[in-house]
Amino acid sequence: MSQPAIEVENLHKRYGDVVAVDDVSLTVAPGEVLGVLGVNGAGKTTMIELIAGLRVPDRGRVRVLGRDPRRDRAAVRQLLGVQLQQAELHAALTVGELLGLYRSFYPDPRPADELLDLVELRAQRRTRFEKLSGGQQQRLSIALALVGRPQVVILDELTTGLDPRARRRMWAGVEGLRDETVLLVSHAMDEVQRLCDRVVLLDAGRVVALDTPAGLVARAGAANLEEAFVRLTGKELVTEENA
Ligand SMILES: Nc1ncnc2c1ncn2[C@@H]1O[C@H](COP(=O)(O)OP(=O)(O)OP(=O)(O)O)[C@@H](O)[C@H]1O
Repeated sequence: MSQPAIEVENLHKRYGDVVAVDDVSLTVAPGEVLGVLGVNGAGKTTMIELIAGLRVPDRGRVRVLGRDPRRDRAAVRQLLGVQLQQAELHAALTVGELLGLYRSFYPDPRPADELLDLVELRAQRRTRFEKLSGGQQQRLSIALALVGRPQVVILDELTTGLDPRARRRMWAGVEGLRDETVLLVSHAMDEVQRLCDRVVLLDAGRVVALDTPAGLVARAGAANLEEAFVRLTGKELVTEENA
């Protein structure tokens, strides 16, 4: 069997009294797109930050393509692209300057034009980050996650807040990542259904289920993924539509 792209074993993380990630174990195969679903506060962001080496676990083990994201930080940085919900980028730099800066970190970066086309920001090349709309800032953070041709891509709320056209464009972009492994945090069932090979359901930091979208629906005896989510977690998923 080939080496897993991501291995997580018995991962724990607590903030004071709150257990954010509670004994999570999972394996993601190379090329797989794994959806991460859970209500607000379920532990999704904490889990992906632990996988990316941005937080220190209390217990447990993480490997990205066989490497420890904290001990082998430099190596993992070349292999992993991360788009986080709140990207803190240099506000005064333009889109072009930020792309140039990020491209300088990698030996074989994607061409700037290719990235600008993917996220439809060609016209904003000379616009400062602080002047971009929220959706444009988010699209730029996705482009920056892909600059270094990462083998593993983490996308946190890929299309939240984007208009329908931009969402479809992002989906096509993810579908174009054929060899890459993708961890996709989402609240959008249509997105998960379309893009994900398997889905992990998190609730209160624990894995409730991990299966294909069809497998989750069958296991819950549900009509669709949204109903399966509600049945398996006992919670309503808050989406942009019903927030
Ligand atoms: N830095 C922090 N300090 C203290 N508590 C935190 C911190 N970050 C997260 N938490 C708590 O840990 C739990 C898990 O939070 P996390 O952000 O990982 O959930 P999430 O599933 O990503 O939620 P959302 O959908 O709202 O982004 C929550 O109860 C949250 O309040």
